[in-house]
This record gives sequence, C-alpha cells and structure tokens, in this order.
Amino acid sequence: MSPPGKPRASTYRYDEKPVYTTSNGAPVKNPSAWQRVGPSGPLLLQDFHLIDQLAHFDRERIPERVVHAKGAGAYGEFEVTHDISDITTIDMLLGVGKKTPFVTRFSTVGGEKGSADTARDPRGFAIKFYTQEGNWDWVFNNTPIFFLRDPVNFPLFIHTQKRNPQTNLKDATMFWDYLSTHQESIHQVMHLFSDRGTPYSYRHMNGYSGHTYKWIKPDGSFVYTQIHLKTDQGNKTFTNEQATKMAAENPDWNTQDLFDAIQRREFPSWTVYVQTLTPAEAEKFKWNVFDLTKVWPQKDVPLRPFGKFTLNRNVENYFAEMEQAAFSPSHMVPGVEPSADPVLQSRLFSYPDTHRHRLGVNYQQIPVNSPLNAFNPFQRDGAMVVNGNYGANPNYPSTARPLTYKPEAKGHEAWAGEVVSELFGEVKPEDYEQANGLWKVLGRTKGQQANFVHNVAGHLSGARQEVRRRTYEMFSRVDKDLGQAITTETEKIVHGNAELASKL
Ligand code: HEM
Repeated sequence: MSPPGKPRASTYRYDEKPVYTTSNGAPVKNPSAWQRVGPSGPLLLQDFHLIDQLAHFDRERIPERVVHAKGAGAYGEFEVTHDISDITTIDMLLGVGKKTPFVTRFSTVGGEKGSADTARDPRGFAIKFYTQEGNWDWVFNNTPIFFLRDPVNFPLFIHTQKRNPQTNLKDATMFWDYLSTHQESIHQVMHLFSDRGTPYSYRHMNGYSGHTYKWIKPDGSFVYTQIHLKTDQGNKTFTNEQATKMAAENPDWNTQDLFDAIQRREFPSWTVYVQTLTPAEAEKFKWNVFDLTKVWPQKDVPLRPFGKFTLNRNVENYFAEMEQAAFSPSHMVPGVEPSADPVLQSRLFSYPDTHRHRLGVNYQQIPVNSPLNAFNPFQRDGAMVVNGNYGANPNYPSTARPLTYKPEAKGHEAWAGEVVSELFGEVKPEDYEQANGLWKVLGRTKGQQANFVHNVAGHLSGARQEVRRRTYEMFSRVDKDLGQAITTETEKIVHGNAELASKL
C-alpha cells in the first residue's frame, strides 16, 4: 500500500517515456500543434487539445489560505517514547515504540503565498497524524500563546496585519492601533518582536498547542493538557537585519532549508511533551486555563516527555500534498476533546468551513487528507467524489446492512447556564505579568533586550503619533524602562526621518 497522503499519479521514473495524451487519454502527435483554417485563418473550436489546455490553465489557481498562505512541509513518523497510559487512552499514544505516520506543514501567518519566509510573524506548525482511529490534527504555532482570547477579534486583528484597504500597503498605524487598543496581545507581542519572531528556519523552532485540550478516559474522567514540541536542532533565530537581508536574497529560505535537509537525510526531529492539570487543579490555578494569552509556567506544571517526532520524506508534488492539505483542530480522535476555550471552539468551526470553500465539500477525499479507515456512506455526492461514493452501500442507517457503532466515553462535563454575551473582560494588571516575565527572560541572553527595543522601534516609527504614544504606554506597563527605551529609540528614528525629509 502506498503511504498515506501519497498521490498515485505524481510518481515517475526517468527511464520511462510515457505516451502524451489529451486529458481524455487520446494520444497527441505534437503538443505544440493547433488547428486553424488554412495557413493563416482563425482557430477551430473543434481543437480539443488546445481548448482543453487553455481552459485547464485558466482554472489552475484555487484560493490561497486566508491566513498561513506561505508554507512548506514534509512527511514523517511519530514514535511513543514514554508510557503515559495513566493519563490517556488515545490509541496513537499507547505502547512505547508505537509509530504513526504524519504530514506536517509550517507557515508564516500574515503574508501572501509569495511572501518572504523570514518575515516577522508567528510560524504555523500543523500536523496531521494518520492514526488507526482517524486523522488527528495538531494545528499549532511556534509560540505557546496568541494575540487574542476573544475569538470575534480574529478577523479584525488579521485585517490590521495584512494590507490597508486603500493603499494596499502593509500599514504600521493599523498594526499598532489594533495592538495598543487590545493590550491582552502584549505577551504575544513580546514574543513577536524579540528575535524569536524571526526564526532561522522551520527546523530550529518549537511548536505549542497554545490551547488547552482535554484528554478523556472511557469512565468520563479527564485531564486538561497542553502540548509542546521542542526542537532537537536547538532554537536559532535571525536578527532583524539578517531576516530582512534574507528576505531580499532568498525569500524562500525556510522552504529550501527544510527540503534540502530532508534530501540530505538530515532528518529534523522534535521531542514531544505534555503538561497536565486535573479539573480540580485547574479550578485553583492562578491562570484561567481557557485564556489563550497565558502559558502554564513550567515550574508549576512540569513538562512530561512522551514522544519523538521526526520528518523523513519530502512531498513529491507541492500543490497536491501541501496546498491541498487541510488541517483542523476539530479533526480529533477518541480520547481527545476540545476545552471550553472560546478561541479553540471557534476554530473548530472555521477550518472545515474554509476547507469547503478552498478545496470543496469532499476535501477529506484528497489523498493527503484521506484517513486510513474512513467509512461514512451517509455523506454522498457533491463536487469531485473520487472514492467510489460508497458504491451500493445504503445512504441511511439501513437494517439491510447494519453498521457497527463504537461506544464513546461516558459524559465528562456538565454545562448549564444562561446565554451570555461576554468578553474575557477588561485588560487587568496581571495581563502584563507574563509579558514582564518574558522581558526578564530576554535579559538573560546578551543583546536580546536591546534587539527587542530596536525591532519594535524600527516598525513602530512608521505609525501615527497618537498610536505611537499609546503603544509606549503599553510597553511601560510591562516594564517602565522598556517603555522609556522604546519611546527614545522610536522617536529618534521618527525625527531622524523628518530631518532627512526636510533636507530633500
Ligand atoms: C479564532 C481564532 C482563529 C481562527 C478563526 C483561525 C482561522 C484560520 C483559517 C481560516 C486558516 C486557513 C486554513 C486553511 O485554509 O486551510 C488558518 C490556518 C492556520 N491556523 Fe488559524 N485561526 C485562529 C487561531 C489560530 C491559533 C490560536 C493557532 C495556533 C495555536 C492557529 C494556527 C493555524 C495554523 C498552523 C494554520 C495553517 C494550517 C496549514 O498549514 O494549512 N490559528 N487559521
């Protein structure tokens, strides 16, 4: 059997000379020939080869991902390294030495499909495990937190990181206007503008679930979990200047680095850990476990290793296997449940919704997405059915051919209450606490605090005055000296630019 995700038609051998045909399989004498009336007359509509060729070309583009459009990835194997059967019954994680194939895709977030790999941006780290009990997707980032905790802000936030609707330019005023008026973002902003915001390569960064998930047992008990993938290559970053230079010289640097390393058989790997809290511990925990802007400090909730994640095979066709890959946090397997984190809950809807738009209703049938053992004859027809459409199987729960329905875990949470329309609430002083902790961590490595100030100043100097002022106040809430340093360096750039302009 070919490995999951491997499209049949993409393989070829150099020593073969296949017969070239039209799309309906008729041999063609000359691929450059076309039919016309006489030596200089108009073309003929009956020339199927020409029309078919042009018409197919006209439809080559599908919508790029609305976020995370630029990316690269590969296949690999996950291996269980430690027994964690005391906290989970997820099939893929049971049994030391058990291996599961997967496909992964790394990405930047805000840029278009042709944008530079080294942009200052979080990185996506999406994985699809082909398990015996269905595909389990980990749709993670390289930061343990995110900009927001109120999901309705996601489209608004993303708009400010993309292009101005009038100028079609990236816009520093929009960018900082949003962040300085939504200061729950500050922890993620501290990550983004440190050198961690410009990783050296996809191989040299970590991955984090960010969200809290639930690992449930058949008896209905569960633990809250957060997953970390730590790079075995070591963390490595670019400075702002190195990243900018690389964006000009080789905008596809991360894509190339990953592909070449795997071709050289230097297989990158990550060690996988889990943090767990019981529901009772979560109740008493200092941080709200459904607040995506906060980490679970490792001194309070230690990392427990359980697996090794290794990339070992490049794709054979980028479009088929990467562009058509459809990851979703809602692709879960028995033993995993979403937590009540509202951002996670929104994502459960958003991804399959965008896949139906981007790839079509039968996106799960595309080879890279198709599970090892899917059987759902109640989902029929629709555009581009390629799996035989379940043949003569009944399309309803028929007594003629009964199906097996597997038991699920007992009820694991009880919810009751009124419908309320609530935000997480005002940003409070404790929302700056973990940001301040990160500022101190940066201080442990020589030059990192200075780089942070420099990276912010270069970007913020492009914003309007009142937005700059509000942003200085925001950084002062993290640390007074930080606020002052950013004010001084940013205003120096602004006034330097003004002086320069007055001399022109
Ligand atoms: C309400 C919040 C969010 C919404 C509505 C949202 C929505 C989306 C959408 C629509 C896509 C494009 C998917 C596609 O076309 O296949 C996407 C991609 C992605 N998102 Fe999110 N997102 C949110 C937050 C997050 C967070 C918090 C993370 C990480 C923890 C994340 C990680 C990713 C990754 C890794 C991808 C790229 C997947 C790939 O490589 O195909 N997103 N997101």
